[in-house]
Amino acid sequence: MRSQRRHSMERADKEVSVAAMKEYYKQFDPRSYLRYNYIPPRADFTRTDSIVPWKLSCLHRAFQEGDVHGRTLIDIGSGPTIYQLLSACEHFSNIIMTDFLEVNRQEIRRWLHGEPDTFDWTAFLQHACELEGKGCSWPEKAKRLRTAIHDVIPIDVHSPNPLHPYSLPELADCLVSSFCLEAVSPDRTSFQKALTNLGTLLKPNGHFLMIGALDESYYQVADGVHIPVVPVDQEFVSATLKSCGYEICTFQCYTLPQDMKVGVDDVAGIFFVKAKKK
Ligand SMILES: C[S@@+](CC[C@H](N)C(=O)[O-])C[C@H]1O[C@@H](n2cnc3c(N)ncnc32)[C@H](O)[C@@H]1O
Ligand SMILES: O=[N+]([O-])c1ccc2c(c1)CN[C@@H](CO)C2
Repeated sequence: MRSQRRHSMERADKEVSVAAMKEYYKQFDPRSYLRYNYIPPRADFTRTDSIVPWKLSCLHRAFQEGDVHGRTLIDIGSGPTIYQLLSACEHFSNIIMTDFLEVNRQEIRRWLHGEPDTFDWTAFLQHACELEGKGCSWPEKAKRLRTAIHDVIPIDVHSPNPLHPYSLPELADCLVSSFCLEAVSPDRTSFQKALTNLGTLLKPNGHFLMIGALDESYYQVADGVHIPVVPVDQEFVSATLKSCGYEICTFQCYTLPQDMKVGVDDVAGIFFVKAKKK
């Protein structure tokens, strides 16, 4: 009840439609977004209760189970971040990153090309190496990730053909998506439709690894700029995945400690779900 009331209050002043969401994203600033979410306390590798270490451990475990493998993996709504692929690159040789905004695709390409003045992912790379425990160094991990990422292309999850005009040579064996569907959909119906659209990219028996925000109604995309998020909970995400033809393999939730609420959103928790397309 509380989240619905806040949800209606927070979003009351914003028009919510697919077109409106696309307009809001014109204000997205990659550097600000990284600063809001990917530095301590949210990315503090000395703390076991920090959000990013929790996300990386979920992804590490999902791949360690050994049933997620193949050649092609597509990362949906990559944004300006690469952390979500640190485990995936050990298991997939053809990774395609995607985002709606050229500014984000450009940020990724600059990192791929080792250009100066890009976001420093060293601590994330080091943490992934520690999780894997194979004595890999972070420069080796960075090299492996750069080698596995073969493309950075546009995507619109609200399109029935999300990658148009890019044509996939083969369907993906795995989809990864972090903080995308609930952050780009005006309502729960659009979330479900977008999930259906993404299903056209994935082979039967392929896996979908999704990270998302729980009970969030807005987030900051640039200084002074907040955009609406459709609040979702575990029940809705699970039911929507099942209605779209997935079985749930794992569903884990993280509740934000008070000091992880840094004023850039009203997220209450984070979910990680590993699902398999029937
Ligand atoms: C909250 S960010 C998530 C970024 C990153 N995956 C992460 O884990 O932090 C949401 C991303 O969705 C992208 N986006 C916005 N509209 C989209 C759409 N219609 N289809 C796909 N991605 C979209 C934005 O450009 C942004 O990079
Ligand atoms: O703590 N985090 O690692 C983190 C990273 C990204 C995002 C959030 C939290 C919460 N808001 C979403 C947008 O819906 C984006």
